[in-house]
Amino acid sequence: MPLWLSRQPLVLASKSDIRGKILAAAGLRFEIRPAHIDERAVEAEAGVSDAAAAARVLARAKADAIAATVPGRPVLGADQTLACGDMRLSKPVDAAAAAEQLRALRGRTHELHSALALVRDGTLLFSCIETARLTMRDFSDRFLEEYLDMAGNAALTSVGAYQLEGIGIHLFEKVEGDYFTILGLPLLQFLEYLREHGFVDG
Ligand SMILES: Nc1nc2c(ncn2[C@@H]2O[C@H](COP(=O)(O)OP(=O)(O)OP(=O)(O)O)[C@@H](O)[C@H]2O)c(=O)[nH]1
Repeated sequence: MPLWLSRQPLVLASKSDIRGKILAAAGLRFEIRPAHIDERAVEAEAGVSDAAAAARVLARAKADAIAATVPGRPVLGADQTLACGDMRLSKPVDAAAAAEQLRALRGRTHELHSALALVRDGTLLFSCIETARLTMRDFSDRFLEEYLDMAGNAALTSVGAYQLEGIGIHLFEKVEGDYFTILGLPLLQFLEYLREHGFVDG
């Protein structure tokens, strides 16, 4: 089982439950220190326009914020954005917003952009961004109401108001892209970096 071989475990700068579960399931030891940044302010300062660039900038900003507090430690930041045509969506604030978002996405294809940044002492060690394309069924209002009743608050923790690995799968007719990218952490690319740099057994 590949283990995090360095003296000190990785720091994950994320409050995302699923990101922690993904790293733990892969046998990586890590410590969680969520980054509390003003995402809109970071985007404005960086002057990013598209969703993919925003994910990359935000992942780096989260990693930088925590790396500054743990000298010498590698810190992983992550961010995921959702785009559908000209529309950019974020995590819904309540059930009504989740319903509105899903009505806007049904019958259409949207993109999830998942970015990672690994930073130590202000130096970017690794970054990647991966995109997945998901096509939602044109489900009925009745189905949507039942889905949100079953999903409950979990729908508010994801940028698309769904967990693909859960009942969210019922929303889709087609999914193109890497499973871990959809969940918010492009694991295969990260593991390749860890192997190439001796952090885990190759
Ligand atoms: N479980 C699950 N989570 C998903 C899925 N799609 C998106 N997400 C989550 O949606 C969230 C996207 O918001 P982000 O701003 O990237 O991350 P966050 O949850 O706010 O956490 P931070 O990294 O602390 O910013 C992440 O937690 C993703 O893991 C999915 O299909 N399943």
